[in-house]
Amino acid sequence: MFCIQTIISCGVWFFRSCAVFITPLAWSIFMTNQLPKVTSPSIVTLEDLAELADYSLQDTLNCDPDAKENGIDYLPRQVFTGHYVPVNPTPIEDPEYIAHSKHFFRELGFADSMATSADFISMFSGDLSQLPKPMRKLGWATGYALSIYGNEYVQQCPFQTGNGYGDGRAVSVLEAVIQDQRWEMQLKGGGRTPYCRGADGRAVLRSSIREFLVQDHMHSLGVPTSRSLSLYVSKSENVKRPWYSEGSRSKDPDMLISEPVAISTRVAPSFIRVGQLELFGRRARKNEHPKAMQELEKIVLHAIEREYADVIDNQLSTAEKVLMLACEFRSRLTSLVANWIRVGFCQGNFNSDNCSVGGFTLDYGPFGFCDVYDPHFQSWTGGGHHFSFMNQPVAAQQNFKSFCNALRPLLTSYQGTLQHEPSKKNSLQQDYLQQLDEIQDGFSNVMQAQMEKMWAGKLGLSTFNKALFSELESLMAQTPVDYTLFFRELSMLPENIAPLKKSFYKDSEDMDLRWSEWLAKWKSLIASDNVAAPRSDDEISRQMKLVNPKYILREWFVVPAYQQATAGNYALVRELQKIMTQPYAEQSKEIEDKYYRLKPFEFFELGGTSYYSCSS
Ligand SMILES: Nc1ncnc2c1ncn2[C@@H]1O[C@H](COP(=O)(O)OP(=O)(O)OP(=O)(O)O)[C@@H](O)[C@H]1O
Ligand SMILES: [Mg+2]
Repeated sequence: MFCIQTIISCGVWFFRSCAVFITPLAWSIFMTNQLPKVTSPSIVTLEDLAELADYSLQDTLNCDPDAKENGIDYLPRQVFTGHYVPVNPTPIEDPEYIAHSKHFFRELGFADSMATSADFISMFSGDLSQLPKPMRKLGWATGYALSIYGNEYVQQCPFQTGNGYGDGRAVSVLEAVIQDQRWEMQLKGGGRTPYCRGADGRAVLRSSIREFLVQDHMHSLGVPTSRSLSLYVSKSENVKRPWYSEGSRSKDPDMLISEPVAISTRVAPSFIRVGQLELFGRRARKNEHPKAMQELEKIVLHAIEREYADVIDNQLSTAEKVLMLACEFRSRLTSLVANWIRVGFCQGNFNSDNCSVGGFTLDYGPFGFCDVYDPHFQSWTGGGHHFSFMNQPVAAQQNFKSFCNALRPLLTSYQGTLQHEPSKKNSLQQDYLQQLDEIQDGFSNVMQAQMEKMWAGKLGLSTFNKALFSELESLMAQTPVDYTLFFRELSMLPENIAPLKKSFYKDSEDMDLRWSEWLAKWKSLIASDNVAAPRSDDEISRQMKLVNPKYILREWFVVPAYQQATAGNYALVRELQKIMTQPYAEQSKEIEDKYYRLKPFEFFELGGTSYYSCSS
């Protein structure tokens, strides 16, 4: 991920544009630490997978008419129409296996052995030339627009039009229907595309390990996310990236380092972003070309089919579908953000192009989990206050505004069945637009309700108590506490504040007094809850531990893992993957001593660990 300083200092001109609460059943899966039981995998070879290939995106959406048929389309150019551009990914040289998601392989019915088989490695390190039929030997990239905190931008596009912005290094390579679920598989770091803006189209090992680990982790935390499939590194291809010298306290990287390139593959029902709908929404609004409205409608209907088919009736009119989509997305997005805050996650660059329409977390570059509770926590120095930890609900609201703006032309141009009765048509249009406005205006109330439900859950209470929470928030910030440790210790229902102090970064008698008072109030609320619906202490504690994870992917755990991996040792990556895919489990004493800890003093204010201005 690049910021403006980096662009200037390094001459690299592209830059970062940068569910609901989980059911008890799902929680019990995380808690019991069991992989879903699949007797024997049904997909053992790439040929097995090939049989499930089903490229409906390419078949139903519009292809860029200027695209090169062979997909060798690596120079930045404007893409004026069409939903996707066929692109032949550029394989990384000498790929080596690092990891695959065992959980996800199980879910898909893939044999673990596939991840190390030669043809699977080739495909997911970017070489599509030998794919068995009916797989296609071309991947595809998509264009998207960018809004930052609700403001439309085209400046990030090299042509200053917005037509040259999109997947600059993400290339989808397969759509398949696997066990009744449709998945799109996308390489990240798969080489240049017409949207690369002159950059190399690569992802380095460091950022690929971060993204690979955190996707698996977020899923195990019960937070909707794109999923990790596989991770391969090149044994011979390196690229240069700005980074921090050892021990650097500088905000910006102070050197260029050479890093191995890698390809991680992520999987989701679709990779449609709010920014993508916006690209077509803006074109339709400005009537940029004759097919602009039709292309907007197609992409929106496609998003519904991919992400909301189970809740939006296909028989409805487009306008009705659009309104339902807005409602459903609002509910997923608010739930997602409440879940982020529940686990201490900050998406430091929550632009519209990093906001998936499916309502799951997407683009793990400038992310971080907070150690110390700080409402302004933000590890990406380019992200600013607006994308900081506790401001994420407002950032989400801004993305929701961009989302509604993208849909609006479909309601304004509503044709329906009333073409011959213009007066009725006009009033229907007004009605639809008003309904969309109401859905948009209702965002903050829905968000607030999700947040209150989430805080009540973290505190083991049936309802949110404003006074208790306000005092807690100021205590957590003033002490300050370690966010994860604090809630996990509280989940043990401590008699007094002594166990909670394990989470304190500083000790002070004044604060102790306030904490003791707070704990007493909290206990009395737990007790009054118990009058209405009696629960044993064990039960309360068990429920709280299902909401408050014990293990979180802190940046200072990840740094040594990618450093060792760069030297060819993947043991720590695999260890972290194992631990962080059971975040609610107690795990062994040895793991607890190593990973259930306050952030050591020496890592504070350390460039590349506590913050980074580049995360690509
Ligand atoms: N090395 C690169 N080469 C080409 N394009 C890049 C590169 N790095 C980032 N980009 C593009 O710059 C834009 C902003 O980057 P950003 O960091 O948000 O995305 P990303 O991490 O690459 O991708 P995603 O959002 O797909 O996870 C994106 O369109 C991305 O594709
Ligand atoms: Mg991005």
